[in-house]
Order: sequence, then structure tokens, then C-alpha cells
Amino acid sequence: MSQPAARPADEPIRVGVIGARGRMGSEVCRAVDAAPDMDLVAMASSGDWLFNIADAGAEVVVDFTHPDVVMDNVRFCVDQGIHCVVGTSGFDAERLATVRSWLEHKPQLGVLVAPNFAIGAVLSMKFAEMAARFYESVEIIELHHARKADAPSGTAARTAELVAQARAEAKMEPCPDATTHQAPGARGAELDGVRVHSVRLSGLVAHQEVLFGTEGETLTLRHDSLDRKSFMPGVLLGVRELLTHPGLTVGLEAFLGLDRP
Ligand SMILES: NC(=O)C1=CN([C@@H]2O[C@H](COP(=O)(O)OP(=O)(O)OC[C@H]3O[C@@H](n4cnc5c(N)ncnc54)[C@H](OP(=O)(O)O)[C@@H]3O)[C@@H](O)[C@H]2O)C=CC1
Ligand SMILES: O=C(O)C1=N[C@H](C(=O)O)C[C@H](O)C1
Repeated sequence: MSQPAARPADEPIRVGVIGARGRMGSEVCRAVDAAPDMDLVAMASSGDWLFNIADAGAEVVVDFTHPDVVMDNVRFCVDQGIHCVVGTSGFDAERLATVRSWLEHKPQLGVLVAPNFAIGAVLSMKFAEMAARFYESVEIIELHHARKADAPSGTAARTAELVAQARAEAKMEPCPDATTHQAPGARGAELDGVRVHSVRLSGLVAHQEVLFGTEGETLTLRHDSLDRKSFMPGVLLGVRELLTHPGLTVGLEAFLGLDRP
């Protein structure tokens, strides 16, 4: 089984992109191309042979594909000893545990799974986690472009998970909700006890509101990605940091120093 080779620090990082023709993948190719410390050595699209990426000597792969195929791509990278930055959505606890198990025998290899690479989205998730214990009610509204394949978004699922953990630690009751009559879906999906509503609208990119409420006040945390360029600094940071962060990292927080109190 391959391990990543020791690398000279002053050489550009050799990066491959899977999903290179997609909305995110094409933006990543442009960002990597423009980064002075990176070389874009391989681009794979659906139907392409992934071994081209290994043959090109990629050290780090960036994956923006589809929840149905991403696990095969990560498995390929781990088998080939290539670090992997994963932006594709669809990761639950079971998938993360599987990736962790693949990495057990690869002590030098890193995989980053980040539900959202935009700094404001990462901060918003952090702020939601902080606010959760102070408000009896919370609901999430995520709003995306109409071509998005999955609902709810990976960001909303992660936000719900973080909020639910904070509420459980504070031993809070379920959110109050007296609804007894409703049209199917009117109250959204329930994730970890948190209601999540998904809007799909042409013209949007990626947006989220976390609504908190308690006696006499509400707090709304809103983040808007208005352009896919908003994700690029985070993706490039992930590529650089993975070289020195073996194992599975979930979320960009650790690479931004936001995992510390
Ligand atoms: N973490 C983050 O910050 C962000 C995450 N995302 C996530 O990234 C993913 C992609 O989003 P987006 O770029 O909008 O989607 P797109 O549909 O625009 O792009 C996905 C691309 O992946 C290609 N693809 C599908 N299967 C394979 C495969 N087996 N091997 C190689 N390429 C493949 C598709 O090709 P084809 O069209 O030919 O099938 C398509 O070009 C989604 O899960 C989305 O939620 C999006 C934005 C930010
Ligand atoms: O599909 C998208 O566009 C996005 N997907 C990610 C998600 O599902 O959370 C990140 C961001 O919201 C954009």
C-alpha cells in the first residue's frame, strides 16, 4: 500500500482535481492554476480513468463530484497514498468512520472532509454552536441554486449536528412545537431534532440562515456565498495543510484555529 513520499518544501504541491468540469471543480482548477505554490497536474471528469491522477504524480486530490461516487474516489486516493481534500456533500457519521478505518494503516496520509469551505459559513456554524444553549427554539433554512443534487445541504446537516450536540450537552428539552395539522413537508426535515428547510431557486448560489428564538427575542445568523470564488481560499488552505495533518480532519475549523476555545 502506497504512502505519500517525503517532499522538498520549496517544490510546488502537485494537485489533481476530480469533478474538474463541474461548477466547483472548474473553479478549483482555476484557483490551483493561479496559486504560485501549486501545480495542477491532473483533471478527472466522469468516465475518466482515475489512475491518470496517480500516474501524473498528484500529491493532493481535490474532489467535488457527487455524493454517490465520492466514497469510491476517496478510497482510490487512500489506496494510492494521495492526500484528499473532499468538498462533496453526503458525509454522515458512518461514512466518516469508514474513511477513518481506511486511514488506519496509512499513518502519513491525510483526508479533509469539509462541508463548507467559505470562511463565513465556517464561522456561522461555530456561532450557531455557541448560541444553541441560550435559545429554546432553533430552525435552519438553507437556500441553494436549483441544480443542486442533494437536500438538505451538507452544511445544514453539519450545523444541525453541532447545534444538537450543544443542546444535548446543556440538557435542553426538544424545541417547542404545537403543530398538529400540517401539509406533508411543511415543517421541513428533522435532523438530530432540528428542523431544516431547503429552498432551491434559480439565481442563488449557497446561503443559510440559522434562526434562534426564546422569550421576547430572536437571533438570525445568515451567511451568503454570492460566488463560488468564496470557497477557493478554504480549498487552497486545505490542500496546503493536509501535507502536515495526517488522519481524518472534519471541517476547516482546525486549519483556521477555530477548534480552540
Ligand atoms: N464543501 C463546499 O464548500 C462545497 C461543496 N459543494 C459540493 O460539491 C459537490 C459538487 O457540486 P457542484 O460542483 O455544484 O456539482 P456539479 O454537478 O457542477 O459538478 C460535479 C462534477 O462531478 C462530475 N462527476 C460525477 N461523477 C464523477 C466521477 N465518478 N468521477 C469524476 N467526476 C465525476 C460531474 O460530471 P458529469 O456532469 O459528467 O456527471 C460534474 O462535472 C456537491 O456535493 C456540492 O454539494 C459545492 C460547493 C461548495
Ligand atoms: O451544492 C452546493 O452548491 C453547495 N454544497 C455544499 C453543501 O451541501 O453544504 C456547500 C455549499 O452550501 C454549496
